[in-house]
Amino acid sequence: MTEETPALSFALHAVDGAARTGEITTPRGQIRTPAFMPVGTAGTVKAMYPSQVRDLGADIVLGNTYHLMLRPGAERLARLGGLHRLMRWDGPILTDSGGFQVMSLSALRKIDEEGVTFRSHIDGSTHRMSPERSIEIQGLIGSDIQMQLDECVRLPAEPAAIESAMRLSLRWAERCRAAFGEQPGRALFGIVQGGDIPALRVESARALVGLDLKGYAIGGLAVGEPQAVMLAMIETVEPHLPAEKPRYLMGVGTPDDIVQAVTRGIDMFDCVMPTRAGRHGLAYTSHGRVNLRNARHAEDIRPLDETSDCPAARDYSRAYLHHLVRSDEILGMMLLTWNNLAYYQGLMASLRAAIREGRLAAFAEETREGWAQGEG
Ligand SMILES: CNc1nc2cc3c(=O)[nH]c(N)nc3c(CCc3ccccc3)c2[nH]1
Repeated sequence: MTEETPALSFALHAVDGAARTGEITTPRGQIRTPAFMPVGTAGTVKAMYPSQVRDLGADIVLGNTYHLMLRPGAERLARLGGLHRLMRWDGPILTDSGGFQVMSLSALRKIDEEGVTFRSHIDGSTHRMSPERSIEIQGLIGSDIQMQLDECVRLPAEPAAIESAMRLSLRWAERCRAAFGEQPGRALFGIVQGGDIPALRVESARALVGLDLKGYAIGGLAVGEPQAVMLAMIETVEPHLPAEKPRYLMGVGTPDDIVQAVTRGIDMFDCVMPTRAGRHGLAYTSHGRVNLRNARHAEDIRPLDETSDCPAARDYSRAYLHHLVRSDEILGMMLLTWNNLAYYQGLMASLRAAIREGRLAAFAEETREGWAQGEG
């Protein structure tokens, strides 16, 4: 990055209640918000070509520090020119810091003031990840938006555990900011913790805003809590986040979660649901989810959505998709992943338009009625 590299910036274009639509400008391109970011855990959005991901409207994809540091390795990735070049994705990439994945994927892990110690779920080798090392790895990957190392507590949890994890995460945020330094074309985001305890959520948000970071994630959610708790925590935190910086709700979510969270002021989302569900034979449609394994589709010659401009939704019958899923054919996973990501990106585009035109409430209402119809 040379000094004339444009800094990363966020511009709001319109608001509708607490909802916003705008654009994050990065040296690698724009991110239209509200944005859904497909998860590309090990350097690939599973079952998709990068060109397809781009064509269906995704401006940014996610990489996983935990997976990439274990395989192919952070230093090797750098020697190969970084993740963008390796996976042929020239748009922005956001990477998680790895703490969440350590806690959910690796065995024998320990958290202390210094960082996390864990064993690889791949070969059992032992690794240490400090805030400084996480930032170093995200830099070696070439990540455009980097997340602080944090401790995410699954809910329900003891208040004492929620409090200590929130305070540890704040100390780690300061260490990540020091390690990140000044990288004009890149951003470091803080992650608000505090579980389902409003006072701790507010304290975490205010402390992170004091660090003057480029954006703020709301973490510690989509970890098993009811949707009502998730929405209550967004409502608790949102007033304490600066309007002029992006808000990222980590790990969220279903289409309904996303509509509800956009309405409450969230700009960025990630979720494995559309890709993972696609690999398991589930299709997202405007009339809800459709399980293509179900025998009722065996002779249904209708496509998933004849109005879609995505070939996977428009050009293949449910009968064929049912056959592919029942036969465990690779094309079944490819087509349903493609359909699902197209559906999610279409939802985001519709949300952005509804906010621009000041009709988000009406859009949310008619969209939820469509899902309720079922028989997608
Ligand atoms: C599914 N629910 C879910 N809740 C999460 C909470 C946190 C959290 O509190 N802290 C961090 N650091 N990450 C979280 C993630 C992972 C999101 C992700 C996955 C892949 C690539 C990039 C980013 C979460 N995912």
